[in-house]
Amino acid sequence: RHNTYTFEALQESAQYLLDRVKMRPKIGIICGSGMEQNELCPGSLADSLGNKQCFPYEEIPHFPVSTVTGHQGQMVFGYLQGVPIMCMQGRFHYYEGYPLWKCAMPVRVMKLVGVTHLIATNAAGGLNPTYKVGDIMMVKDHVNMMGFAGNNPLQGPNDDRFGPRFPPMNKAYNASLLEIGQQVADEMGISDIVHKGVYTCLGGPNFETVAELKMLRMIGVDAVGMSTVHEVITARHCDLTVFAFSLITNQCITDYENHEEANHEEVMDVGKSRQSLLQEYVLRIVMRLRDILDVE
Ligand SMILES: Nc1nc2ncn(CCNC(CO)CO)c2c(=O)[nH]1
Repeated sequence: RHNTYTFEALQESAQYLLDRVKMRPKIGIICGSGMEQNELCPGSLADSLGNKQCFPYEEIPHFPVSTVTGHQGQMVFGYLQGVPIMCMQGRFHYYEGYPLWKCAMPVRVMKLVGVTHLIATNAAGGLNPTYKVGDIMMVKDHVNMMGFAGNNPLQGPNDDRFGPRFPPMNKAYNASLLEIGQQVADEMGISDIVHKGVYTCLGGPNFETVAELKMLRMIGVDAVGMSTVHEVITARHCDLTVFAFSLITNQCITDYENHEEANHEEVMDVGKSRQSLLQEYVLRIVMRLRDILDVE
């Protein structure tokens, strides 16, 4: 079944929030594993927001509910260094059984709330051999692997009020924001662990086989995850400016001799260990954006 969330339905979701939130966010943030509240990560980016207002997803009309351990499901409104933000604490994944358009619907709600810029974060496996666990990869482009088979959040009737029937994706990741991401890495003295690369999203829930990872490497993928691509496609469709980065939480196993296995626990542990660095990184990027957005 394709998207059944009409523009009007999503307006109801947005209106529910607009009626209850005093401020109007300009930046939307999607917190991936390790960036949001959970039993392993006591603090979280969303927690550091000033005078917060939290809305559990089940309270918001038409919102799905997150079912992954460690992905708390709530929308948090607040201020980061004076910049009005709305932050998805926990996201929806295809492997939970939600179609891609449902996973990505919060992006459309952000658009209807008035957001103009999206920062999407995720945890990913490092395919590029120069990446180490704990590194950050700014996404410069993606391979929409699931889209190759036509599994796309935009399939089905197009509503022009969101965007065009055939949206371009060649400039999905904003060049100026990538430049800001690099400058922030330099000023934080972490440019040795910050990279720019190509991300791809697989459906999951299983991690990849060696053969699959070898193939992905051959086509130029640097990091692999189970999110973000469909959210970015949806964001670009409705003309949000996008910046995305991955926290590399394990090195993908691309030879048959290596018997290590990827696991969710290590993903969460690495996320926890990099929590404060990632928060600092996002905070500084948001501060740079504040000047561009001339936020009052
Ligand atoms: N090799 C590999 N390493 C990874 N580390 C995080 N993720 C993103 C998927 N995260 C899932 C499971 O941790 C939870 O959403 C992946 C992945 O998809 N593949």
